Parts: sequence; structure tokens; C-alpha cells
Amino acid sequence: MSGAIQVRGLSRTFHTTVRRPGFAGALRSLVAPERVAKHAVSDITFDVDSGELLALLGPNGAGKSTTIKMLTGILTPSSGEARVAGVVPYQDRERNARNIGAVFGQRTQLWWDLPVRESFTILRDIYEVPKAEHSARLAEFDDLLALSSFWDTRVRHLSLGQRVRCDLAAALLHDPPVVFLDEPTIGMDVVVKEQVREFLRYQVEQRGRTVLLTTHDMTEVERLAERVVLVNHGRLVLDGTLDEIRRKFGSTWQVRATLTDPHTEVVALPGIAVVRREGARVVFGPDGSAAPTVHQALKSVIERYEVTDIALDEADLEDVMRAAYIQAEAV
Ligand SMILES: Nc1ncnc2c1ncn2[C@@H]1O[C@H](COP(=O)(O)OP(=O)(O)OP(=O)(O)O)[C@@H](O)[C@H]1O
Repeated sequence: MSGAIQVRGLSRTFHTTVRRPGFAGALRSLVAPERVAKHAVSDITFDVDSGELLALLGPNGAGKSTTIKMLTGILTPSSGEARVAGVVPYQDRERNARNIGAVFGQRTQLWWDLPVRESFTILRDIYEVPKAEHSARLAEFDDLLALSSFWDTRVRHLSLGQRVRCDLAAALLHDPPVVFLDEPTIGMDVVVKEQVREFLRYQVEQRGRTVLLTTHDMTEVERLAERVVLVNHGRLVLDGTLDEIRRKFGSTWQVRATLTDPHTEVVALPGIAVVRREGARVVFGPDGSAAPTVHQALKSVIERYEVTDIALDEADLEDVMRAAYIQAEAV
């Protein structure tokens, strides 16, 4: 196996009892409970390379959180195997905890009644971070996340955006090579979201951390991830770069060009059809074959024709992912 995160045939089934409706049903359930199996994650395999940010996407209930819980050692898989920085997380939780940072957007790992500063001191002692390193790291986090204005505020009094910024800093205080983020920016305003994204980009590009992120925010995916893994009903349905996914599911782009010479002969280019022509104005689109990305198409048109104006319409990532989900439903 290679990669900072290695997932092989990972599965997790939950067994729950269901209550039958009505009084008689409730009585029957008490005597003879009906057990149902929920396959939350089924036979998932993927790798995340060192220094890569991967977005794990999928509709509600697809199995993203369950996957992250297995990789952070909170849950044990029913079958399959995972390694995070060389450690099997659910077998060696303590070693795994030293190698990873985790933020679950809805929950906090900070001490509710303590000021932020004290929470950070406790974490410093737990992870045995030398004092000088701790101070240097806090200064870096403060620079990127502007934490110092609420250092002395009790965690319970922080706003959501402030609290998640503190959680991010707390998760990275012991310098873990691998970071798991489950919907880190949920409910944040756009300014704070951008601040968090900037912070994550810095952690990946400058600090070489490996990040596995789940989100329903497609702007976040576009800004941060090069590669995405899409799960649906617990199964992996797609693993590819954003460009590959756009090519597969988002073939609705158009390039609109105005030619310098309206008499230029216009022909189709590889993968690109002429959708419409009105004098100098030409609209190009994908020809249905292995179509290029909108950016490749733009380059081909500019290289081939002399134009006075060029514009592009691209299916946004929400549309692309919707098409991917719909196709996945049909499988
Ligand atoms: N402890 C549990 N017991 C029983 N079923 C569970 C348990 N945890 C999760 N599930 C079920 O497993 C499936 C996957 O849930 P999971 O939380 O992993 O989805 P998700 O992709 O993270 O969804 P969301 O985007 O809504 O957070 C769901 O059908 C959920 O109801």
C-alpha cells in the first residue's frame, strides 16, 4: 500500500432494532426485536497521497462520517483495512491520535467552560509540545485565523465561526501530518469561510499536511480540492480530479467567440463542435466524444482563430455533482 491514508475494501455495517408501529407492535418488538442491518460503508478503496487535499463527497447519509470515524479510530470496520500514516487507526488509537488532527464541524474538542488559552495549554501538555514550539505555532495560527481577539473568552461564549477556528488550531497544535475535517465550515459566514480555506491551503501547500475533507459546499471543493472521491449509499462511485469529473458529468460548457474576420472558415476542432454561427459570432461546445475541459477548449479556439472577444459558460460544480449523483443513483 502507498499513501498517507490507505483504505482497502473498508466496510461498516450497523445493526439496529426497529420498533414496530402501534401498541401491539411495540409489545412484539419487546419480546422479539426485529434486527436490521444498515451497510453504511461498503467495500471502499482509495488512497490519499502525502501533502494532498482530498474531498470526500456524497449526499446525506452516503457514509462519509462513518468513513472518517473509522480513519480516526472512533469506529472499527466490519471488514477491510485502513492505515493512516502507517498506523491502523482502530487498533492503535493512541499512536493514531498523535499522527492526526480532526475537526468535526458540529462538535468541539475544547473545554466548554475554560477560556480558549487554557484549553490550548491543556492540549500542549497532553501532546507534550515543547513551550517554544507551542508559542511559535500559536503565533502562526493567530496570523492566519485571527484568534487573539478571543484568547480569553470561554469556549461556551464563542460564536460558531470563532469556535471552529479555535478547533482547527487546536487540532493542529501537535503538528500532525494528517488532518480529517468533517464539514469544517458548516454554518460559517463567507468571510470566515474564506479565512479557513486560506488556512487549509497554507497547511497543505506550506506545511505539507495531508487533508481529508467532507463538505456539501461546492465552492469549498473548487477552491481547495484537486481530487474528489464520491460515495453514495456507502459505495465509492467515483475517484478522480475535478477536471475528470467535469469532463464526465459537466459537458455543458460553451465557448463564445467573436472572430476578427467574419469571413473566416470555421471548422470543428478535436472534441469541439461548432454549435452556432452568426457572422463573426461563433459558439463552440463539446462534440459528445471525449470532450476537452472548458479551459482546454478555450485554449484550442484561441490558438486556431483570431478573435476580438471570447467568453465561456461553464456548468458550475453544483450542476456537475448533481449529474454525478443522479448517475450514481441509477447504478
Ligand atoms: N451509529 C449508527 N447506527 C446506525 N446507523 C448509523 C449509525 N451511524 C450512521 N448510521 C447510518 O449510516 C449511514 C451513513 O451515515 P453517515 O453519517 O456516515 O453519512 P454522511 O455521508 O456523513 O451523511 P451527512 O452528509 O448527512 O453527514 C446513514 O444511513 C446513517 O443513518
